[in-house]
Amino acid sequence: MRIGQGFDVHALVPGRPLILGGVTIPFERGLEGHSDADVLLHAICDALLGAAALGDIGHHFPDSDPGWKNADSRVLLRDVYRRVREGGYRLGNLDATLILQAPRVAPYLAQMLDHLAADLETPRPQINLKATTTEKLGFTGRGEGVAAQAVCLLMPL
Ligand SMILES: Nc1ccn([C@@H]2O[C@H](COP(=O)(O)O)[C@@H](O)[C@H]2O)c(=O)n1
Ligand SMILES: C[C@@]1(CO)OP(=O)(O)OP(=O)(O)OC[C@H]1O
Repeated sequence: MRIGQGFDVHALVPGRPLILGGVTIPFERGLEGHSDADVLLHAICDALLGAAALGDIGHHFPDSDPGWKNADSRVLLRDVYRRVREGGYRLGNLDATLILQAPRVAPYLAQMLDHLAADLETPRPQINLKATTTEKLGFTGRGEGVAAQAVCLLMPL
């Protein structure tokens, strides 16, 4: 059994869609990044890569590569999980937290879970998603950006 953790942050800017866990959420700003900037999926990618000792997301999908411009992070997540399985592991369980003041994301968590269960070929009860504000404190509390953290366990195939 192997443990991994991931953490990511993206800035909230006008003129971009807000995509979290592969769900487009109505909001006046979205996340800045080279890809679709899905901060939740990026933290999960890093947790999986960390557990498998496969480096990090920037190593596998460099932001200098125009091929990843506006990329759907679900494509990256599926590719990461393929590498994990090729390394001899499957996902045991995953827990992740979205950290943002607004918008309210609770109504979208179930759809995000559906995406994760499909992309990670893992039963939904093995995956948990949470959201928290930071009580208006710090960069997330001021609405300057969104953070996400994730932890997972990998099991040998
Ligand atoms: N952007 C957010 C942040 C939190 N939630 C949900 O609200 C509940 C309480 O969060 P606090 O940080 O204020 O304690 C919790 O159940 C979160 O799922 C949310 O929907 N959107
Ligand atoms: C995903 C990649 C690649 O498009 O770009 P970003 O969307 O900027 O995201 P980041 O969290 O900085 O992760 C690594 C990048 O290489």
